[in-house]
Amino acid sequence: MKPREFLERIARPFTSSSSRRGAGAERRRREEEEADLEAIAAREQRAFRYEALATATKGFSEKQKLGQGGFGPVYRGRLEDGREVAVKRLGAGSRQGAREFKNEATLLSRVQHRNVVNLIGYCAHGADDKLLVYEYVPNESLDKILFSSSSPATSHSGSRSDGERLRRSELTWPRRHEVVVGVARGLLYLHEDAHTPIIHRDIKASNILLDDRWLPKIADFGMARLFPEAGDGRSHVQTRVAGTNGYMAPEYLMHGALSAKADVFSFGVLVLEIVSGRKNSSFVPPPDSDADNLLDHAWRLYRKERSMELLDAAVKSSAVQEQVELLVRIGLLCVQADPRTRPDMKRVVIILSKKQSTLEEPTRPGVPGSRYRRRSYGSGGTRGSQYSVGSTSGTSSPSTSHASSAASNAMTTTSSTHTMRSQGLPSHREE
Ligand SMILES: Nc1ncnc2c1ncn2[C@@H]1O[C@H](COP(=O)(O)OP(=O)(O)OP(=O)(O)O)[C@@H](O)[C@H]1O
Repeated sequence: MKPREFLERIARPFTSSSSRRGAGAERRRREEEEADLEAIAAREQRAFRYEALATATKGFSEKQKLGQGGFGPVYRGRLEDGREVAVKRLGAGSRQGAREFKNEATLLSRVQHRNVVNLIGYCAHGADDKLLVYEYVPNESLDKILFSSSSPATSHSGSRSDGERLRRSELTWPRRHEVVVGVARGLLYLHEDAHTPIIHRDIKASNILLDDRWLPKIADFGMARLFPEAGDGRSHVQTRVAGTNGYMAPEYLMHGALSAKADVFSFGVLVLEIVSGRKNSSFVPPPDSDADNLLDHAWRLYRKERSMELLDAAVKSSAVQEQVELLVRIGLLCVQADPRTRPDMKRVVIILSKKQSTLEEPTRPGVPGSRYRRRSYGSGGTRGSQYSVGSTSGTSSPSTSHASSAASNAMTTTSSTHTMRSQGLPSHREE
C-alpha cells in the first residue's frame, strides 16, 4: 500500500468521531496522528540512497565482491550505522520500471523470518540500476560445504574473508538436521505466514546461507516478483527465475504448472542431498547401483530398507539412525511425481517436530528426464506418466499460456548454453 493510501485508510475512523469533539482539538490530533504515520510509512519504505550504498561497499570494489549470481554481483558492505549488509546489484534483465520495483521491494522487505535472508531495503538509481540490500550472512552457502571434497582446511573462523573453507565433516549430522528443520520452517513461512505468500521457485543448496551458528537462511526469495518473466530474449534471467536443474518438479519443468508443491519437490531434493552429501544434478551411481539420479537411488535403498546406506560417510559418527531414516522418507515424500501426494510444508514441519506413528509411504519419485520419458513412451509409462508427455522436439502441448512460456523458455535455453547432461533434457540452469 502506498503511504498516502495507508494514511487515508488509517485516518478514516478518526473522521467519523470528529463531530463529537471540538474542531480545533480534532484537527491537532489528526495532524499528530498523521505525522506519526508518515514517520512509520517512511521507515517502511526502506529506500537507500545510492551514495550510501556506494560508500558502504567502497565504491562497489572488487575486493568487496562476495560473488556473482544469476542476477548480478553481490558486494559485502557496512552501513553508516555499523550494520553489515550484502548488496545485490541487479543486472538490466528486469522489465520492471523503478516504481514497480520499489513496490515489490517494499513488500518483500516486510518478509521477516529467522530462516529467511531478510531484505533490509532497496535502491532504484537511474534507469537501470537496481540494488537490493540484505542482511549479511557470515558463513558459506550450503552447497560450498555440502559438496566440497574433504580437502584440507584450516579451522573455521566464522568469516570467509580470510579464505578459510569449511569442510563437509564440520556440517555434522545434528547441524544437517537443524538445517533441514530451519529450511522447512522458512519455506512454511514464505508459503503461508508471510503477509504476501511467496513461492520461491529456486530452492537449492546454493540458495541456503548458513549464519555463524549454522542456522540456515533461505536466500533469493521473491526474485520472481522482482524479475517477472520478461519474454524479451534475455534468456539468462528467464532461466534463472525458472529454476535450477536437478531441483525442478516435473510438472513445473514439463508443463509450467507452478504451485507451492514445486517448492516442496525442490525441498525434497535438498533433503536427500543433505543426507547423502551428493548433488542430484551431477549424481554418479555407486558401482552396485544402476540408479540414474539421486532420487531414484534413495528410493531403491528405501524400498530395500537400506536408507542408512544413503548417509554421507563424512557424518556417520554423529548420525542418529532414526533421524536419518525419517529424513530420507520425508525427502521421498516430497519428491513424489504427483504434486497432490506431496505433503505441504506445514505437514513437513509437523512431521519433523513430532513423532509420527502413522506416516504415509512414499511413491516413486517424479523425475523429469530422458529416461523417465523414454520409459513412458516405450513401455507405457511406468513412472508418473501424467508428467511425462513432454516431447524431445519441444512440441509438448501445455494447457496454459504460462505453461507455454515455460516450455518455450526451456527450449530457448537449450539452444543457448545449458544442456542437462544426465537427464538429456532442455535445461534451465546448470548448477
Ligand atoms: N545475504 C548474503 N550474505 C552473505 N553472502 C551472500 C548474501 N547473499 C549472497 N551472498 C553470496 O554472494 C554470492 C552470490 O550470490 P547470489 O545469490 O547472487 O548467487 P548464487 O547463489 O551464487 O547463484 P544463483 O544466482 O544461482 O542463486 C554467493 O557466494 C553468496 O554466498
